[in-house]
Amino acid sequence: MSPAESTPAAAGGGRAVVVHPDAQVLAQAVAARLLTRLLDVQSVRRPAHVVLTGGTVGIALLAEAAASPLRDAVDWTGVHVWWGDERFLPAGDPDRNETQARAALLAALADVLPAANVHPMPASDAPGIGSPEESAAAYAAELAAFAPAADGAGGPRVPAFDVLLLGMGPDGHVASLFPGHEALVVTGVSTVGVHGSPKPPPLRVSLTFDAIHAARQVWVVAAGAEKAAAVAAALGGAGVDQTPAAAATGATTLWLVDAAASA
Ligand SMILES: O=C(O)[C@H](O)[C@@H](O)[C@H](O)[C@H](O)COP(=O)(O)O
Repeated sequence: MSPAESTPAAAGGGRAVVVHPDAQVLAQAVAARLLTRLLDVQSVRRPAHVVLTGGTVGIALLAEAAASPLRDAVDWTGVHVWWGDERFLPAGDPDRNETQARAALLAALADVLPAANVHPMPASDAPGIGSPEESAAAYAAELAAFAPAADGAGGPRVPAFDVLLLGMGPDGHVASLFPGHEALVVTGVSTVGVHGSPKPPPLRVSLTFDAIHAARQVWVVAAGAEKAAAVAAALGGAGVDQTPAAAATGATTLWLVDAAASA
């Protein structure tokens, strides 16, 4: 696949793949795409809802967004920030996705992004939280509070996410939904507590696939040769149990990868 080659399906729903030359350009391009998406959404509705991911590229793209001149064009008072998954650790732990996202971008937006618009998954030392399940339940309630009025369609109540970012592990996991794990098949709720994650730490909280599927746009971001097999499997129609990223879809799904991951 040549750089920047894409399939056109995403314009009207479906899936598209965009290839960038390397991990740094990928992070810069996704940051620009994210900020542009927020500007586009803000021209037609508010608030905008964005879901962040942890991981190397997920945090690198936030740092690129912080450094972008487009950053100040976004009306951050009209943006809500959520997470797709979290490591179940105390508040402020450097391994929490929240901590890393704050350092990379959110701290730089402190004067313009209202604190009430930032929705981290409850930490392991939060009042009343003693387990990943309790954190997941509290987060589901927070998501429901920002969901559109019930339309009778069923499914978990979550905001209409304008962009839901997902990194992907070499094993094909997205969020904290790992191959062969029982969390993969949890339906009818928006969040799940995860035990025994093969990627440390073992305790995590994750959105479910039902919540991911409710997004207007899902962007799967992956860089590096160690991701190539999982990218190929996911795009080639592998089963969700083997390659969870195969089921990472929204109304529109974009795969944003570097050349090494697309090889
Ligand atoms: O909490 C986490 O670990 C993540 O949210 C996870 O799903 C991550 O996005 C992938 O593992 C990719 O991470 P890398 O880009 O570091 O490989």
